[in-house]
Amino acid sequence: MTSLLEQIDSPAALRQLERKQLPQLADELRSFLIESVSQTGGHLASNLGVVELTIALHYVFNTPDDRLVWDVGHQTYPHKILTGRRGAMSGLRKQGGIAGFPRRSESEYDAFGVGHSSTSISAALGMAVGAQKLGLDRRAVAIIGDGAMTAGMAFEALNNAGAMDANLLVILNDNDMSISPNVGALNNYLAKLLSGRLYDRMRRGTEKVLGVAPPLLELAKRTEEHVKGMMTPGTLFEEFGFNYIGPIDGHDLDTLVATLSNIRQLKGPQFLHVVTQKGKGYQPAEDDPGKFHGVGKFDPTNGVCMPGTGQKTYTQIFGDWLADMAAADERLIGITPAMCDGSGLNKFQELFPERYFDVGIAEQHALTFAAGLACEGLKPVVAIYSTFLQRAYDQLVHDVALQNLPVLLAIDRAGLVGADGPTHAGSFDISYLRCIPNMVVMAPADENECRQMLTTGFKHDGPAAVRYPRGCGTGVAVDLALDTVEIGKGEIRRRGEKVAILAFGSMVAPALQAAESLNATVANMRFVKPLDVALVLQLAAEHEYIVTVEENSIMGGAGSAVAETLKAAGVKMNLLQLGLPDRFIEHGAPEKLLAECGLDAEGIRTAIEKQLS
Ligand SMILES: Cc1ncc(C[n+]2csc(CCOP(=O)(O)OP(=O)(O)O)c2C)c(N)n1
Ligand SMILES: CC(=O)[C@@H](O)[C@H](O)COP(=O)(O)O
Ligand SMILES: [Mg+2]
Repeated sequence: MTSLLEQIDSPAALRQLERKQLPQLADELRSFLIESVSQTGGHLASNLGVVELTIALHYVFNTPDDRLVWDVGHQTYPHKILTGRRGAMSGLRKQGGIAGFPRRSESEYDAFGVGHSSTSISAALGMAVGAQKLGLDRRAVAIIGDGAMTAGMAFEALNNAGAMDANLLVILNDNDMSISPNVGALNNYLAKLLSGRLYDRMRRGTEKVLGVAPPLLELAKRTEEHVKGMMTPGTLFEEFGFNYIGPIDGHDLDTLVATLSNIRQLKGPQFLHVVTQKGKGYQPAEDDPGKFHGVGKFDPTNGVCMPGTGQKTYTQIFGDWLADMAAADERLIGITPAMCDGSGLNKFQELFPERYFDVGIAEQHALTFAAGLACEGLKPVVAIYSTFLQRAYDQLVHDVALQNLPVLLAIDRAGLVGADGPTHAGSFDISYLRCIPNMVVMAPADENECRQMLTTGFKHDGPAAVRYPRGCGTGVAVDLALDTVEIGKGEIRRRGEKVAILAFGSMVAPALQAAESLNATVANMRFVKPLDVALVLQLAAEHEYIVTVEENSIMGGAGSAVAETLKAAGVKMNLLQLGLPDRFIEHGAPEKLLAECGLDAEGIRTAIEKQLS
C-alpha cells in the first residue's frame, strides 16, 4: 500500500483525499506517532486518542483560517504532523526542535499557545468574537479534554460563551481520563451521559442520520433536534446555552466528518461531545494510559521504557516523606490538583485513601480547600508544580497567607524542567512567594534537607513552601527521622576568602564546585524567607564580593532579597546576582539550558572571575 501520510504536508493536501481514504491515513499516522515518540519521548496516550478527531477537524475546517484551539496542547502531535511538521517530529521537545505544545511562533496552524490547561474555550471565544467584530466568516473551535473541563476557568468561559451568539464550537474530548483516572462530580455526570442504552441508542441514531448525509443546514438542524430529543432532559451544557450534540464515537471517521461538516454550518455556541480512548491503537498505552501519558524513550515493540538510574527523585523523596509524616500525624491531609503521579502521592494515596484528595485540575480550589481544612485544625499539604501554583496566586495570598493558615506547599518542578519548556518551567516562584507576608519559603540543597524542610514547614504554624527541582538531587543519604531545621538559619558550607557565594537550593552544589578554584566561601542559605540576615551581614563584613545564585528569575528573586537586606543595613558592596535571565527559556535538556544561563559550576565560576577582573 502506498503511504498516504507521506503525501500530506498540509491540511490542504489532506482535504484532497477521499473520505474513504481517511482510515488508512489514521492507521499510518498512529504507527508514525508510536515510532516517533518511542525515539524522542513525549506525550503519547492522549495523542493516540485524537488521531481520527484531528484528521476530521483539518478535513472539515478551513485551517488555518478557521481556528483550532487545543486545550493543554499535549495532544497536538497528530496536528503537528498534518500541518507540515512530520519531519520535525524527530526533534520534538529537543533544544532547537519543535515544541511539545502548540506555539504561535512555530506554525500558523497553532492558533494559540498552551501548556497549562483549560484556557481553550476562553481563547476560542475571543477569536470567535474577534471574527464577528472583523466581519469574518471564520469558525473557532476549542478542543478540550474531560480532565481540563474540570477546571473553573473552563466553566467561566462556558458561562460567558453560552450567553453570546459567537460562532464557537467546543469539542469535549471525553476519554474518561485525566493523567490519572478523572475525578469529581462532572466526571460522574459525563459517565452517566454515556452510560448504557442511552449512549447506544444515540450512537445508532447519530450514525444513521449523519453517516449518509451531505452537510446541509436543514439536515444539521434536524440532527440536532433528533439528538436533543433523545437527550431529555437537557444536558448541563444545554443549560449553559450551548447546542449539545453527541456523544459520538471519536474513532469513527465517517461519523466525525459528517457531524463536524454539519456543525460547521451552524451559528452560535455549539458543543460536541466526542468519546475517545486514551492510548487508542497501541496496546501498552491502552492498558496503562497513565504511564503513557508522558513517557521517555521506549521500545515500540513492547512498550518497555528505558530504565531509570535507580536514584530517588525529589518527587519520590517527597512521596516517602508524605507517607511517613501522615503515619506520624493523623491531621495531615494530602491534596493534589490532578497530579497524583507527577507529584509523588501514589504511596500516600494507597496507605491513607481517606486523607487523600485529588481535586481535579483546580489549583485555585486546591489552595482554598486547604485553607478551609486548616481552619478546622487539620494540616493540609498541597503538592503542586511551581508553574501551576501561578494559577492559585490570589488564593495563596488572600485565603492562606492573609489568615496565616498552616498550609504546606510542596512545590515540585521548581526551576527549569527541560523538555516541556517555558510553559512548565518553575522560574518565578521565589519571586512571587517571597513578597507575601507570613510565608516561609525554603529551598533545599539536597534530598536530605528537602525531607527536613518538609517536616519544618509541616510543623510551622503558618503558611510554608518547600521548592525543589524536577528529577534527582545530589544523591546524599536521606535520614528517615522526621527532623526539622531552624527557621531562618542558613549554614556555611565552605570557607574561603574575598568572595562569598550565597547559594539557594539546587545551586548549592554547582556553587561549591565553582568555589574550589576561586577559593570562595559558600553558604547554603536554605531560607529565601525569612532570610538569614545575620549570615548575610556577617558574610558581607568578611568578604569583598557577595554573589547570589538561584534557579529562579533574577528579578525579584533571592538575590534581590539579599540586595534589599544589604541596602537596609546600609552596607555598600560589590554584589553579583546570578539566576535566570529576563526571558523565557526554551525546551531542551535541563543541564544544557542551565549551562546556557550560566547556572552550572563553570558558568558561576566564569561570572565571578569576570566580576573580579
Ligand atoms: C493548569 C494545569 N494543571 C495541570 C496540568 C497538568 N496536566 C496536563 S494534561 C492533564 C490531564 C488532562 O486531561 P484531559 O484534559 O482529559 O486530557 P487527556 O490527557 O485525557 O487527553 C493534566 C492534569 C496542566 N497542564 N495545567
Ligand atoms: C502536559 C502536562 O502538563 C503534563 O503532562 C506535564 O508535561 C507533566 O510534566 P512532568 O513530566 O514533569 O510530570
Ligand atoms: Mg481526558
